[in-house]
Amino acid sequence: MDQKISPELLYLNDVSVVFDGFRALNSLSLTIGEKEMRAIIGPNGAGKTTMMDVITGKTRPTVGTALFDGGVHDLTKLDEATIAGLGIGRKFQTPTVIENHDVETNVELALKADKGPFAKLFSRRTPQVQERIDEILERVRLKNARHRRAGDLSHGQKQWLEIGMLLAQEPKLLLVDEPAAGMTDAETADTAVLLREIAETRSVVVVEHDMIFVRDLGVKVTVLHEGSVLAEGSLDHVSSNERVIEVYLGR
Ligand SMILES: Nc1ncnc2c1ncn2[C@@H]1O[C@H](COP(=O)(O)OP(=O)(O)OP(=O)(O)O)[C@@H](O)[C@H]1O
Repeated sequence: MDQKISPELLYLNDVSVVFDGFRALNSLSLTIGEKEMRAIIGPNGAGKTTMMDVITGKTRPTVGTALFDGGVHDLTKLDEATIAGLGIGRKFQTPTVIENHDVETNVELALKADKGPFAKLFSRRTPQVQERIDEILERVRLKNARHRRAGDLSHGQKQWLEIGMLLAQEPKLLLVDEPAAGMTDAETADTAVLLREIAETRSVVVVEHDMIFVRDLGVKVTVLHEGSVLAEGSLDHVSSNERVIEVYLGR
């Protein structure tokens, strides 16, 4: 398959993941468009992490279809490294920056980790590399912190640095797990703006429990429950759904 057969960037259809008889995902169907940002919410154990694991190749669906880039790539047949190389970046909840390096060196190393055709260009800090580092630091609001040790950044700034390191790989789809967890209110608000800016040029899937943050994102919301989509639409739409209130919001 090398021709686009559908307009969606990500297409999941009837995906189930069964662990020892337990259905972590149960016939999950979901599509994400190009340059779409989607928020995924749902109670603990709803299957959010398992869904991300399927998309990134960490977990194989027991059954179902998972296609990327207009149906060109079958994610169920590829390993994690290949999927990352196709342009799917994942940010886990805990930042994994290199604490003893300064901020710009962290971004530089992420640029060098690129296995693509431009990797050689980044073997030294050429003016082009410096320009790219500057662009990324500007985007993630860390230009003034460029010479600071990453370990000395606030929790929120570390999250932004890690997002910057993912942007170095130019992902088509960015998966972000609970970015607002542990952030101050101001950092949370800034992160919503940052993700909205990022979604102008690529697709973003955000798993989040903080409803104020989800409201700030202002995007379509998918509610997962027991491994399936329970409701989908604007935050106001899903928030008024009785089942959603019962299993999640009304807790
Ligand atoms: N490797 C595994 N083996 C067995 N069960 C698993 C495995 N991974 C996940 N599960 C189970 O699958 C269900 C879905 O888990 P998942 O982590 O995807 O939910 P989640 O929506 O991300 O929850 P949370 O909000 O708590 O992170 C849970 O009941 C979990 O215990």
